[in-house]
Amino acid sequence: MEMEGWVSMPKVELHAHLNGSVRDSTLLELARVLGEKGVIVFSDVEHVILKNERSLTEVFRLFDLIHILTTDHKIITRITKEVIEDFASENVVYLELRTTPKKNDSIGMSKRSYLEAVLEGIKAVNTVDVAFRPHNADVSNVKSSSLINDTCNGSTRKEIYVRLLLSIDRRESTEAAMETVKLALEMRDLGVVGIDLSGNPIVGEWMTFFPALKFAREQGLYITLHCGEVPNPKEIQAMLDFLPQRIGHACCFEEEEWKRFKSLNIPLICIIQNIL
Ligand SMILES: CNc1ncnc2c1ncn2[C@@H]1O[C@H](COP(=O)(O)O)[C@@H](O)[C@H]1O
Repeated sequence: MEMEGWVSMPKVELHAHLNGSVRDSTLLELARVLGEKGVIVFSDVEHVILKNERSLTEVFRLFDLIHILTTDHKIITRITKEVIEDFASENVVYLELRTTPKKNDSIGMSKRSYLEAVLEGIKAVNTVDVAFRPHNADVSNVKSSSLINDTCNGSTRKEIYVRLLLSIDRRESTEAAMETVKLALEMRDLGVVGIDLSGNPIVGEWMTFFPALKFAREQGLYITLHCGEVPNPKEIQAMLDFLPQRIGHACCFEEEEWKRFKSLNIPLICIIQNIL
């Protein structure tokens, strides 16, 4: 099929990390600004942003750089808006956007204010209608009058369904993971549907996150796990035993692990990222 055909085809996107989906042009613009302020050296980071093929180590170094570029609330709002508009322009009709709520005392950012900045970004989308709030949500305590972007509701407008997953980074502690889960529960009526475990797969231990993930599941949140991105039989076993709703990557599964995984009928999302 021609590229045009792929673009026009309606799609669902189930594995988009907010900070992993930022436009290169935005990253370069933000890097230039920080370069001018003397925070970074633009020429040192330009090629890092534009590089095409990356090892897993380079991927996580890039995320550390992106997080420096996208630090404050306003930028989080901007990238959320852009990312949704970009997916909509590629005819994604259902988007599950995941992001790691971040705490940064030096700029007065809490996990909650980070997430509020994301919600602002969703409201700011204007090239497409966003069906964001779950249909059955109790909206009586929703701060804004409507999270559905209804500024231009003509029949020719595209609509994109957006749901949020809050990610736990493998660098986090049990307490920080639990804080994310509690935030997800509080924000349920605003379109948060689940919890993701992600981050550098060679960092952290499954047992650190298990209490928060178990609590999340008990409270009815959906769970998706980055699993088997590196060979780690003990962790893969524990993650499969957990029976998450979805698994991402699974690129280092051994034959026996594949067999078990297939027998459990857990949907697999995003192996392509590792193949490319
Ligand atoms: C390549 N495969 C991957 N494996 C594991 N975690 C990944 C990932 N790609 C992205 N992330 C996770 O998503 C964060 C960026 O988005 P947010 O800041 O949350 O919006 C990364 O820091 C990492 O924790």
